[in-house]
Amino acid sequence: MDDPVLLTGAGGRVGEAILDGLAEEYEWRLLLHSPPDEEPDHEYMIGDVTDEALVRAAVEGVGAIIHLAGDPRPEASWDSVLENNIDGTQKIYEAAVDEGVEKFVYASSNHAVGAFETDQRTPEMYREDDEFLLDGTELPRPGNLYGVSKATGEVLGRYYHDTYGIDVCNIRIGNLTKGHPPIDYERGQAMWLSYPDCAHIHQRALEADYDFEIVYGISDNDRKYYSIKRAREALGYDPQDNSAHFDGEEKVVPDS
Ligand SMILES: NC(=O)C1=CN([C@@H]2O[C@H](COP(=O)(O)OP(=O)(O)OC[C@H]3O[C@@H](n4cnc5c(N)ncnc54)[C@H](O)[C@@H]3O)[C@@H](O)[C@H]2O)C=CC1
Ligand SMILES: O=C1O[C@H](COP(=O)(O)O)[C@@H](O)[C@H](O)[C@H]1O
Repeated sequence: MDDPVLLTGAGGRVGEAILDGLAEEYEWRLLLHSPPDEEPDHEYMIGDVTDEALVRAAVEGVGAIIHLAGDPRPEASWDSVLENNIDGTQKIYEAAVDEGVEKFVYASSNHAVGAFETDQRTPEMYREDDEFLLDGTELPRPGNLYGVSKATGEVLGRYYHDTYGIDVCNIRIGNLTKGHPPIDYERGQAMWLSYPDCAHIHQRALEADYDFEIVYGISDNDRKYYSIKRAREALGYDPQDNSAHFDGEEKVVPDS
C-alpha cells in the first residue's frame, strides 16, 4: 500500500495495537476523537466520524481505511451505537467510495455473533475439546445492541462493495488484551487476540487481494469457537500467539 492509510479510532486500544506493530510500515493518517496528550508521530486530524466535512477531509488522498472508531461497549445504548457506530460507519463508507479508496478494513466484533453462545452450549464451547466452531459464513446473531451495530457495519460493507466495488474486510475481533490472555475468563481466553497478532491481521487485510470477507480476528488459541481458517486462506494470516501458552500473566511455553 503506497498511498496513506487512514486509521479511525486511532487513540483506542485496537489503534494502539496496530500502531505498536505497524508504525513504520505505512504512511498513516490518524483520526482522533479528542486532542492527544502527546504529539503523535504521524499526521493526524481530530474530530467525529459523524461530521461529514471532517470525514471527507480525513479520507482525501488515502488508499485504504482501517475503521475502528465507535462505541466499543457491549452495553452501549441504542442512541450511542446508532450515532457513533452505524451513522459514523456509513459516513466513512460514503466518503471512501466517492474518493475511490481501494480497501476498507472494518472492526467488527465477536458480539455480532454473541447469541450463538446459548445456555446449552456454554461453558463447554469455550473449551479445547469442544467442536463447536463458527467460520464467518453464519448469519449474524447479536446478543446486544452493540452487536447489532457491528453486524450492521458488516452489511454496510456488503452494500458498498456490491454497489461500488470497494474491497471490504470485516474482522470480527475477539478479546484484545495486552501482554497476556484474560485471566480467569474462559470465554476471553478462547477468543484472545494478542497485540502482535492484531497488528499482523490488520497488515494482512491491507496487503491481501480479496473482494468481500468476514473473518475472525483471534490468536491461534487451543481453545477456540471461531475458526481462523478463512483469515489464513483469504488474508494469509499466520498468528503467533496462543492463550494456552500462558499461565496467568506468565508465558510458560516458549516461542518455537
Ligand atoms: N478491544 C476489543 O477487544 C474489540 C474491539 N472491537 C472494535 O474495535 C474498535 C476499537 O475498539 P477499542 O480500541 O477497543 O475501543 P476504544 O474505546 O479504546 O477506542 C475507540 C476509539 O474510537 C473513538 N471514537 C468513538 N466514537 C467516535 C466518533 N463518533 N468519532 C470519532 N472517534 C470516535 C474513541 O474516542 C476511541 O479513541 C471498535 O469499533 C470496537 O467495536 C471489536 C471487538 C473487540
Ligand atoms: O467487541 C468487543 O469485544 C471485546 C470482548 O468482549 P467481552 O464480552 O469479552 O468483553 C470487548 O472487551 C470490547 O470492549 C468490545 O468492543
